[in-house]
Amino acid sequence: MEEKQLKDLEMEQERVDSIIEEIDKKAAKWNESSSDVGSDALQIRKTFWEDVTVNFDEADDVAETFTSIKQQAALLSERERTQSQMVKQLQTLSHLRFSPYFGRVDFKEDGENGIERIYLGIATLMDEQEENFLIYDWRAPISGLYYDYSPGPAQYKTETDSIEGSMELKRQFVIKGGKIKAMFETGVTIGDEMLQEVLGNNADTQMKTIVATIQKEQNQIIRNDSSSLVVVQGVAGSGKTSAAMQRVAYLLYKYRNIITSENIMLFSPNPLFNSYVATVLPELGEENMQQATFQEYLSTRFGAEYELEDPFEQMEFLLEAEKNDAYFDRIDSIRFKAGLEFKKLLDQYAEKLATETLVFKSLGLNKRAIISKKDIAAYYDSLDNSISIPNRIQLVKEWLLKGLKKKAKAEMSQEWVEKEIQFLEKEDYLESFKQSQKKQGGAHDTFHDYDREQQWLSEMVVKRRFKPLFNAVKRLKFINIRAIYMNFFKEAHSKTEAIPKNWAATCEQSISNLENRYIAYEDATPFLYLQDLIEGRKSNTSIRHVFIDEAQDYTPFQFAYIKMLFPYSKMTLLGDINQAIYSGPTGAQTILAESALDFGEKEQYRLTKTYRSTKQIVEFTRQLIEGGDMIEPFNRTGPKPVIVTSSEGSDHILKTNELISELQRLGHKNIAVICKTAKESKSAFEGVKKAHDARLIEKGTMTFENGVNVVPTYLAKGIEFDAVIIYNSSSYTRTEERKLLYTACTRAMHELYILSEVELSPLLDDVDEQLYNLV
Ligand SMILES: Nc1ncnc2c1ncn2[C@@H]1O[C@H](COP(=O)(O)OP(=O)(O)OP(=O)(O)O)[C@@H](O)[C@H]1O
Repeated sequence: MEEKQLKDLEMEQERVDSIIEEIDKKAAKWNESSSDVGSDALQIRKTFWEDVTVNFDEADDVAETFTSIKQQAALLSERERTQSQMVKQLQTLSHLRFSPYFGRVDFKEDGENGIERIYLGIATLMDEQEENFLIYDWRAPISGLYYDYSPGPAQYKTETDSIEGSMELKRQFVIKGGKIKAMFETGVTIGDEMLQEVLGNNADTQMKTIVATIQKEQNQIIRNDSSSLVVVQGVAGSGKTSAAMQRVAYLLYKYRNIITSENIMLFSPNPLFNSYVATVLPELGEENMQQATFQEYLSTRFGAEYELEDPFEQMEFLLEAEKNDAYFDRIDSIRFKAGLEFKKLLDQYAEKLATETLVFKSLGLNKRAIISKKDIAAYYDSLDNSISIPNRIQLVKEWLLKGLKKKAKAEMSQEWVEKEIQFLEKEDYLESFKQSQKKQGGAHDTFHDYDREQQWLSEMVVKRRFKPLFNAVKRLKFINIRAIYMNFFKEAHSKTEAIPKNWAATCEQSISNLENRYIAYEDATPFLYLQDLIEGRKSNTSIRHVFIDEAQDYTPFQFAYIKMLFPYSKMTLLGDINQAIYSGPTGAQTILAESALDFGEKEQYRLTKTYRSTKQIVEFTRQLIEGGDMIEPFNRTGPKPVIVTSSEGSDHILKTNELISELQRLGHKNIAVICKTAKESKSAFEGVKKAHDARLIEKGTMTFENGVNVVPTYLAKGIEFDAVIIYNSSSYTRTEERKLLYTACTRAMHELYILSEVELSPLLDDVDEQLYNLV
């Protein structure tokens, strides 16, 4: 190191030391006040009932008691909130103590004499007087300089102004445990050295934050706060998920007085992915947003009443099922039901329904119809049909609730009630005795006591039996949506060009599934959409921002539906059309296809540089797909991918197991054996587990661990591994499976091996032989 560099390093370390002193002082002070607030809260909890005035004598007293309890509860929750905020701040301080910052820029504002030194970390730190910034939060407006410029003319935007000037210096640090481990002076964008350092590491079971090395084009996505729809089309490993996570952190910071993590929702591809990204935001001192898979939403809506297919089952069908007529009919059906034309047809159908009757279900008790579907239909039909369907449904609901009340009263004298009383539990009798005593004011009157008890018991029996009926009515279960959706397929539709050629087959398949209460994945969203048109669903108003990762796996219909569920929400979609593994085999549209994105104003970004894999792996994988030339690898080198050929009689499992051992010997901790389907994964796992402590990843798996994981491609989505072994390239034969093979191969960070049980996949034919080693 040159003398100047050494001096700079010394000076920077001194600054780090002084910052740590400041942090320690602050932490001591906050610890003290936090424990004061904590003991305050404890004291309030202890003496809660002593400090409130409890008096139920008169109506006025009751109201006063109520107010007094409310005040005390508010005081307690305010203290608890303050305490939990303080705990959070202390956690942030401890993060800062370990690594106070990662960057510095020296900025000279035009027209000013002095140069401002800006140090960037995961949170703001002020000096003792709370006047000067010792560390700027990476999300502060001024921090944008670090991500967007190299030394030379630079500017940043505040709420109101654009500040111009010049950047005199840009420096990056790797600080661990309060010690500077590396320091780079960077000229162009965020230095390659620092990225090299980060990307060369082993894969982790949890995603990491990238705040120190966010690239300029990623920064634009993270800081875009004006567009209501942001669409990111980025190649595999280009940092889409990373950008999404830092964007959540950015929005939470920028709008900290308006939104919280409760107001942001991320749709992720599978439950495993949820745990993969779960630590990024806490690492940045923020709470995790709401997270769900779309399937989780669907299955909550359908409940136990139906058998609901999930996308993974649909995928298995697409890959495994015999390619006969029924298969191709279903492919057509999936393709059509994915599109907005189908949604339009359902809209027309709903419009038509507005002038017709609907199909209802009788409300039954003890196998008799208490209120018959005919009566419900008659009441519905009597309503003015200029009232919207959802509003008429509400009127029917009110009418039914009233009707049920009357019926319940009438039922009390029925014979079955008397019979059921005899089978009641001891506790029920005891309760009824207590109730009748209460009414009596303690006095005894055996004859009337008996009557009253009987009365009370009948009421209880009837109430219990009617409760599910009341609940069903409140949840609008008296509408037979299944039949209504089924009728849609029974009716003749005008033969617009929108209707596919083999519509009859689609209808037949759909009706047969519905008759069996089976909801195929392609029917799930249209079914709920129609249900919501009829019932009128209240939209979610608390979510203000929805993120959809792996957006290429959503159909235009699903996206339109999600928009309907979150009408007040901004949207960020992130995906890669080359990883559209669901629409690959069906040719169905995805929301990332240019033509499908007709959703009004949007800001679109393209990420073509990829960071996950070595240059050698990227050069190989980009030849697996059409238009792969535009994918730019980051300059990190490693061994070329290896294609292992098979010879007659060679033991495939033995070969796989030897390879795993070799990769482990090379120090790779996170090795994936990626298979085409769940079925193939299971059989591979049986073999791998004989020699290794391996784990089979299935659709319900919630977390993944370091070690050897055997996983079907569609569950490895979004995740990365040190080394990937494609278990059997022979399984990928059809051009429709290109994207699947590409997705599997792009999971590798450092090493990629492709094995084949029999012949090599023909999809590898087009790859330049120079780009891999053949053994
Ligand atoms: N600016 C960056 N600095 C450091 N690492 C980065 C950066 N951008 C991306 N990475 C790393 O590259 C890898 C891939 O990122 P990420 O998973 O976000 O990509 P993706 O586009 O979502 O990939 P895919 O579509 O293949 O799932 C991760 O290890 C991530 O940490």
